[in-house]
Amino acid sequence: MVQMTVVKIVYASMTGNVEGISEILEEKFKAAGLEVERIEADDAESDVFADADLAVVATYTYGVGEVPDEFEDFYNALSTETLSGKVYGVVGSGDQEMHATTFCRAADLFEAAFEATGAQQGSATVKIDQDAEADDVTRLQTFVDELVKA
Ligand SMILES: Cc1cc2nc3c(=O)[nH]c(=O)nc-3n(C[C@H](O)[C@H](O)[C@H](O)COP(=O)(O)O)c2cc1C
Repeated sequence: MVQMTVVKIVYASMTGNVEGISEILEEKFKAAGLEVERIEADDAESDVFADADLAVVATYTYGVGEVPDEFEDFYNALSTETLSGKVYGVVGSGDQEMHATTFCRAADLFEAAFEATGAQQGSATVKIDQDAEADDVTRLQTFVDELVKA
């Protein structure tokens, strides 16, 4: 049997925007022929990406440019994991108008944590204002295509 590429998407969503984004990602990865597992931050062990080929985090930003509470333990542990040989990508949702100076900062923090793991960035971090609109869906498609090719 041919081994399928496995992507794991770990996400946190308080009001549904990131949940919707994570569903779009799942659909697009499946359409590309990958096996997809979507896991809420609360349920994700720190070594969740150990048996994945592609590691994706989707997060909103809380407080003043902070990682959501439910992602805090996972975020703190992530940079101590060894993920060399794997490909990662990050998608953030934030509020560009209300939080211009800290827009999607949690996504930047996750990108830095992934860099510390030795994983390779497969596509630039995608930052979305609130929920995904048509142009964002196009950007998410590019994100998925690049990760799959990386
Ligand atoms: C208390 C609070 C603080 C926030 N702080 C930020 C922030 O610093 N930067 C940002 O880009 N968005 C910030 N946001 C906006 C959320 O990240 C944004 O609405 C996001 O789309 C929520 O995603 P969700 O619907 O998946 O929970 C904040 C929202 C709340 C309620």
